[in-house]
Amino acid sequence: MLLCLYNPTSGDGTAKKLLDEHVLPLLQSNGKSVDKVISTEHPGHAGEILVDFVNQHEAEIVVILASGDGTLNECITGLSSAESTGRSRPPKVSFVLVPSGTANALYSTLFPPPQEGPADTAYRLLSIQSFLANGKTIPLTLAITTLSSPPSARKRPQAKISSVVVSTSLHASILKDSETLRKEMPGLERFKVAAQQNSTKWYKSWVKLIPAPGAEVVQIYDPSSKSFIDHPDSHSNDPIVDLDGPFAYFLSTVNVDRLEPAFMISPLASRIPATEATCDLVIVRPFCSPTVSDDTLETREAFVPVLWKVLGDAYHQGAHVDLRYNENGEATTEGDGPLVVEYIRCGGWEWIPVDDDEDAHWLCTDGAISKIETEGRAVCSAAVPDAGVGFMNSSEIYVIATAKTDDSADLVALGTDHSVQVLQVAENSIKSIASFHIGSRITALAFSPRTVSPSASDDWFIELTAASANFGLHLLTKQPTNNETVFAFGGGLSGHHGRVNDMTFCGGKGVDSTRYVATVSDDKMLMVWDLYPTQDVSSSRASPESTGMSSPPPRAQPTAYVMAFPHPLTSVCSHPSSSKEFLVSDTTGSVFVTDWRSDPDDEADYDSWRLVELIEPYALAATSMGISVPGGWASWRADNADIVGAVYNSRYSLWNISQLQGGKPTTGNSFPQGLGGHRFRWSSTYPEYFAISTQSPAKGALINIHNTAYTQPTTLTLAPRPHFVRDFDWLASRTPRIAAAVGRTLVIVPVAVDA
Ligand SMILES: Nc1ncnc2c1ncn2[C@@H]1O[C@H](COP(=O)(O)OP(=O)(O)OP(=O)(O)O)[C@@H](O)[C@H]1O
Repeated sequence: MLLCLYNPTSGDGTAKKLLDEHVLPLLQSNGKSVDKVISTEHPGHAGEILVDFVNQHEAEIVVILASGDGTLNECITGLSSAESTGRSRPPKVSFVLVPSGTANALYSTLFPPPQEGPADTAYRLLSIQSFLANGKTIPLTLAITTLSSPPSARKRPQAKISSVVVSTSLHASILKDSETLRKEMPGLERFKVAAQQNSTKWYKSWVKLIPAPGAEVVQIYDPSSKSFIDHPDSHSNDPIVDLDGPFAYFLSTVNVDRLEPAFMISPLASRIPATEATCDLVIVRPFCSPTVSDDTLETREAFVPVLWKVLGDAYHQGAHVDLRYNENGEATTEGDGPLVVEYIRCGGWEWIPVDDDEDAHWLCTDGAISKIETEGRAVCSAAVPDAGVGFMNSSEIYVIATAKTDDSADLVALGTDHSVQVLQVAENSIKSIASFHIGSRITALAFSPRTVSPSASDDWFIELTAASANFGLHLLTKQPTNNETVFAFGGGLSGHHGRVNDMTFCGGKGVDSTRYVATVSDDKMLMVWDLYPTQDVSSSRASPESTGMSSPPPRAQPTAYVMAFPHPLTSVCSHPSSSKEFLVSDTTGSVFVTDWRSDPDDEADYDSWRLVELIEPYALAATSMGISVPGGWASWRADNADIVGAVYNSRYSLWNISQLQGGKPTTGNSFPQGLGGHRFRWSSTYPEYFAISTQSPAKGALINIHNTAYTQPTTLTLAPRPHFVRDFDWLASRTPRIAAAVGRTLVIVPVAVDA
């Protein structure tokens, strides 16, 4: 499908003329029939037009877009925030740009303009020519910026999508002021006037730089070697770089090396192309100058020539990246003094403006200006949408859990070194809706079926349990008008004495499914906790006044039924059809179906409640010879409690309990390359599908998707070596998707299924 979309107000208003006189005739003479030609009629209209068009068509869509970068941004933002219309995957959308705006940053990066003479009509048709010649399309990296309010404001963070630039400091101030000059100066000179007006401003903020998933550390450009090197403050065990202000310039680009045909502010984007989704950051901090040690009007005025030299050199093929200070604090290309420009390549960054510096609160995303609230922050990360949606956390993600009910199908929880984050996953974006500080590494997580997502109700409710490395258990809750509450239980003598490897709420559909939580541990115990030993569950939502991170409502400590097993336990699973049984696996190849209610008083006699024991023969043989086997993870098929799946080593096993035939499973090899399997998860919405991950980094971060009808899995490769999948689960949404933890990144990937 071919859609021709133009903005009659872009640049000098020539988009329609160019289309009518050149583009449409050229397409026609090459046998390309355009399905629709349409003009934007108001700001924001481009996104609406495109989303309508996408919703009406199944086939791949090519958009001939005659506009500037702002209209492209509206298209991408529209697509990113559009509601799914129930299709498993929306059609692919590609853009053929016809540069008709003021700056045309993306077009002039893809097709660098002639240095001599004006850019003529032939130049403006290069992208159309490439389309007609079946030239290659380039996947766009998106910069996703979330603007968060202070926690006390109780507001949801706002997300902005950009395909060119995200900035603060001088560039954001210039864009803000140049908008008011647009009428009297429609051309580029309005940016120069706005720059003069803002030349002595410095911006106070704290900044964090986060590495890209595929690069362990943050990179910085080294003019001596003309290459990127590891940032001296970024180490593989502690890669996040903290930068203090004040900042004079702070600008981050994706996809482009310039913001106007000649203004090459991030030239390394094309000179040293990145191999994955990254931001190129151009930073100028006056305190890096050997002659600046305090912030006064005088030092600010004295610094203006340095700033102009940087911006001026950006117009000379991006020469500013090699500037160094001499001993007089002048920016030169000589000597080996401190760098004037810090040119960073990273996966994302965080900007936390100092409260009393109002100017530091302006943020520009592809020309649109937003204000970061007082005590708020902006977090930007780079992502390629076709590779799934990514959410970059500030620390390693160790475990994840997905919510399983229809009302919570878009929620994912992440467990890190010290906290639990709850995220809401939309089609093309992810936002954080709750954050619980635990203070110890999270080892297991489970959502309560009472959880209701903000997408399902304004009266939403988050409830989940977490286990931490100090063997503590925590009940976590959050409501729209309350702060997060953390209620600790299971500590001391009554709790586990080994790492808690997995947890689940009880199965079934009744009130018990929100009352009991099972935990399994290296200490060989299955414990089933009654969260409300003295209370009626239905009336137990915390009251609005009684909350606070450290002051949970008074409540009785949960009590536990304890069941001892012969070996350390690795996983525990419940089933929607029963609140009486749990599926438990151990490290040696045994998988048990237990009836935990049969004889809770007789803790020592595990035979009385062990209903079925399934044996994985290869694992049992190996472990009886003292060889430890990776994996040991079992899962219950969602639509049939007779079907149990497990992974031990590289093999998966499937048992049908109704036809046990001596207990032998059907087995298959998920990783013939000898990689050890780790997690086994059935999909809850596509019951014949299951997925297995490996923790071996030998072939990168892999998940195999199996269908019970076929023997060959489909492999999803989420990241190259040395990354690996720490944990994953299926989202319970109708669109089949997997949420996986890879390093610091939560990756959401669509899974192709035969519907
Ligand atoms: N019919 C319209 N009337 C008024 N404004 C419009 C109309 N259609 C779109 N717009 C607005 O025009 C803005 C500017 O468009 P665009 O970015 O394409 O041109 P530009 O600003 O001249 O170019 P560049 O972004 O490359 O500098 C868009 O952000 C959009 O909101």
